[in-house]
Amino acid sequence: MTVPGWFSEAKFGVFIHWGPYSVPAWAEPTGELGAVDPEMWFAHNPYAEWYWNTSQIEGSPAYEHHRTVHGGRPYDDFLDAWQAESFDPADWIELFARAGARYVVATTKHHDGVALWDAPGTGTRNTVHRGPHRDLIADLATAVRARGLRFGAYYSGGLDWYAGRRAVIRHEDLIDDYGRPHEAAYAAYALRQVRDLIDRYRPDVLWNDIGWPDAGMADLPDLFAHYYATVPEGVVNDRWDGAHADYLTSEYQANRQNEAAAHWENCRGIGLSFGFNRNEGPEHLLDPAAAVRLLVDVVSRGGNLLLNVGPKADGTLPGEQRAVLEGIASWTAAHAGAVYATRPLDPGAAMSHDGTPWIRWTRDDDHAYAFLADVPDSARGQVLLKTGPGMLDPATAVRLDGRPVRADAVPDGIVVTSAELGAPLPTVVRFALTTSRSVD
Ligand SMILES: C[C@@H]1N[C@H](CN)[C@@H](O)[C@H](O)[C@@H]1O
Repeated sequence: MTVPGWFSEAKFGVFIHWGPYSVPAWAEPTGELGAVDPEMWFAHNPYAEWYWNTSQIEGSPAYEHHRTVHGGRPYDDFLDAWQAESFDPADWIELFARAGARYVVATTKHHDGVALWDAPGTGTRNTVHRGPHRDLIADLATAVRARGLRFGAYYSGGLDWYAGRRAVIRHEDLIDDYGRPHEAAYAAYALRQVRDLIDRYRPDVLWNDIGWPDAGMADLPDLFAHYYATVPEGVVNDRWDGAHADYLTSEYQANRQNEAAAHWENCRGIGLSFGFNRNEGPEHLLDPAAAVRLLVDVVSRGGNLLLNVGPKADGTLPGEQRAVLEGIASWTAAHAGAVYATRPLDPGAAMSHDGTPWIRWTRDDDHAYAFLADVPDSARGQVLLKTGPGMLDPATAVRLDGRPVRADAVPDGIVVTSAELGAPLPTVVRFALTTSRSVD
């Protein structure tokens, strides 16, 4: 597995899930994927973008909600109800860039089969001819690239409840392979759409989801060859049923084993859903400190974080999600150098720590960066950093936020002394890597 330098140095991307499901914007905030009982998952799905499926499971709260609030109307109605009247892509991308995102991945077609561009085979069932009446992918790709970021395309190859099978997925009668369409006609349909995405938008990331139809697996080598010929610095994720992967992905708590790979990316929502869920409150969302610490933890282990925003149907970003990105932006302004174009510090050079204090490390060619948070009051502003002998030079300690810091060598490491180390947002102390020992 290899990736272009831009991807491994990017560290942070923003995911966008936006579709007709953003109109009802309704799910139960059950919990994180990988931490919810699978028997509960489908009938109480926290993913609001699964509304079509969840709202058809009789007896589920979503089924009752759809019946009582939306009169059981056809899901297709939500495409026309989706107006995106306040959509300002430049505003979104400016916020993402300030938060430090280096790439943006947008849903081009999610499981409901609705295309956010004039996709071949969809007739008028796309956002160009109905609902927003806009090529939302072109709008987003243009705004992303105008701001100097990379643009990626999410495509649901494995599930399509419009062009593929419309089987409602319930846990108790989990039909073969989650009702995924595998027939040749759907494989040709999906192939044509992904090739169209490549040719029209040249996505820097090809982010497929839920695998690829069996009848289309033989098409993939040529598809990837075409992709790399069209986008030489393009990167392909790992959700193609094993056909190919430039990097591996995990999602919330699921597939965390993939985070041992040379190149990997963890994706999750700011809350428990990818699509906007009106039922999520502050208790369901990451706060800025938790989001920053998630980013730092992922980067310290050599991964990228793809953090999702779920826009409202009108095209505005939910205020509480904006606030999290603003919080990340204000921290990143002083600490970007410790995150981007860094790599994990050899565990032998310094130890991370969970709990109080919370400690993580990154490094670049010349420096090591210690991220400190949740230093208890009892520590009186002192933290012991367990480091290998002679690897970091305490005399070179600098706090990236400019506040004073003192560092002293002790037998099993370095003691850092500084005021206000206990913030939930990490404090970063930079040390010069001594040349006495290689730490790689
Ligand atoms: C990024 C997420 N991937 C899952 C499949 N694991 C989707 O089911 C979900 O709706 C979202 O797109």
